[in-house]
Amino acid sequence: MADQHAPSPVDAPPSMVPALRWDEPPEGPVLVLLDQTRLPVEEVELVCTDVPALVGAIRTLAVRGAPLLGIAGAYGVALAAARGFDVDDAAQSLAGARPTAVNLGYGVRRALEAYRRALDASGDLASAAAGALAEARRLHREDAEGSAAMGAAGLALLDELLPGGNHRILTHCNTGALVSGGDGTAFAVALAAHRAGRLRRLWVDETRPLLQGARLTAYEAARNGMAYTLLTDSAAGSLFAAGEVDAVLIGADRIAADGSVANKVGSYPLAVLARYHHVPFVVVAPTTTIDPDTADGASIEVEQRPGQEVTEVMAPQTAGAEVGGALPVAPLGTQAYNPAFDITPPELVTALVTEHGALSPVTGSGIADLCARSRPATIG
Ligand SMILES: CSC[C@H]1O[C@H](OP(=O)(O)O)[C@H](O)[C@@H]1O
Repeated sequence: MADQHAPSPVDAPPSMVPALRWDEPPEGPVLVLLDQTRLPVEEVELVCTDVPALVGAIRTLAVRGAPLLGIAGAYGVALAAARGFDVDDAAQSLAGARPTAVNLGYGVRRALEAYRRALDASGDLASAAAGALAEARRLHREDAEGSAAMGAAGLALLDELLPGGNHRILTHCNTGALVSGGDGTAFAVALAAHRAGRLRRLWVDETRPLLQGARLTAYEAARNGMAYTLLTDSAAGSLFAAGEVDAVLIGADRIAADGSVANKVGSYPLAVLARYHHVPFVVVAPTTTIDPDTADGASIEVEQRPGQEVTEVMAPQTAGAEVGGALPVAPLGTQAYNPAFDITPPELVTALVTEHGALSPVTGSGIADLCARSRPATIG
């Protein structure tokens, strides 16, 4: 297939707006989020002054993506502590905001335990709040460092699996800086290939129904100057059949102890296509996404989202105009099946790239060792 890609006209420089940042204005500490529901049309920041606002942002995917959810959860505990809210209640509501991404509960637990340790040591609420904030910042930093390590390890794996070529990578959903303290997970590998001059094409699945690929991955690829082409999810099969895909790179929201991978819905069909067409299917995720307390894929709770996300499409929200409305694409009253994730069995995964390097196969002693390095996500 000839490359019909013409660089998409991008009139904006790489976004300078971070996905998430802590701020301490005179009126009190806040968590500032880049509202991902407004992208790519507008870069709008949401200022969260309390935990209900943050829980709402998590549920509407204004902030999203497993690693960033963990970071946001940790900062949410710090925000509750700094503003004198009930920290245990805050932790429970944050951890329950979305069920599948294990990182959310993990980040909340990290900050909550730091708060409790500091309170026990000092007996002082201000010191406890400072302890929670320090742990949130530590997790944020660790994720950024892990993202860089995954980018390098993932590129080395691609070079090993695909010797000599410029890589044509297909990716699904969004796994870049909008889900991470750094450049992301799977997207970080594609970005590393781009920076090394070895990314021939990034095929971007639009990722219905919320269009994380079209709205967010294309946004990130454009701002990084990458050669990318958007496609409908249903067009992926014909790309494989045409021999246009060298590897699939996806992220993860929860990896069970047997190596089963929960990721955005549409990932499992890509794994089957990749296996049929003998294309490497690579999962890129930090060990904070591995959950040793979940035995297998059948044990992972898959978030079921509102049917309206399938039966309606949010009209683009343009600056200054009325907030975009929902456009029905199905008859009123249509029932819709809308799982946010699906499960890929470990035998369909060529390799798992974490901050510790590439693991293949993703079963047996290898995943058990990674599980030993991971920590349970439940709140103690
Ligand atoms: C590597 S985390 C990104 C991960 O999260 C996405 O889900 P959502 O957009 O619903 O937060 C998707 O599963 C991505 O792979």
